[in-house]
Amino acid sequence: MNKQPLVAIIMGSDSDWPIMKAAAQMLADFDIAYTADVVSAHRTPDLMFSFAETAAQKGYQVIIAGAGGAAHLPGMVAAKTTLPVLGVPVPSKHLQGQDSLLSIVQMPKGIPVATFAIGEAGAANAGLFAASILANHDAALAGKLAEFRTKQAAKVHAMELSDKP
Ligand SMILES: Nc1c(C(=O)O)ncn1[C@@H]1O[C@H](COP(=O)(O)O)[C@@H](O)[C@H]1O
Repeated sequence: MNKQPLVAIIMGSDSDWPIMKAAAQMLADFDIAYTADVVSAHRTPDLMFSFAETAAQKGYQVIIAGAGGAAHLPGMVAAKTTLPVLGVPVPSKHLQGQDSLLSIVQMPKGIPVATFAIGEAGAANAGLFAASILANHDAALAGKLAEFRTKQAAKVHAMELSDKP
């Protein structure tokens, strides 16, 4: 049986997918069902509105929205839903994602978007953060997150620096 997707990943263009895939990978690693689609506030405003308006009734609990440049998508989606929106600034061609970051992070008081780091690490962390939100009501998932941290720490403990002068 297909599981109810709890996380919706959306992005402004298919050109964002190589970055946003890191969020999808993280969710897949934690066995969290998700959807991933292209939705643009600028290019498909009606689709963006209907997506945001129906997201809660479709059973999503978290929305991860990635966009580059004038990255209005996360903020506009947040304006139409009270679900938590995690914004991922996608690196842009001319300004390397500084524009995306500032567009996403500088929301006016009253409509929050949780903003992550520019690029793949930010997308991966958005996936992890979505897992943390869901883990509040899912003990098994909370256990998996704890295990992830333990394994990560073990990798750092095992790091050895070669060629020390
Ligand atoms: N920032 C937005 C929005 C939006 O915010 O609605 N829609 C598309 N885009 C961004 O435009 C960039 C270039 O898109 P193309 O590669 O399709 O030209 C992408 O990073 C996308 O997220």
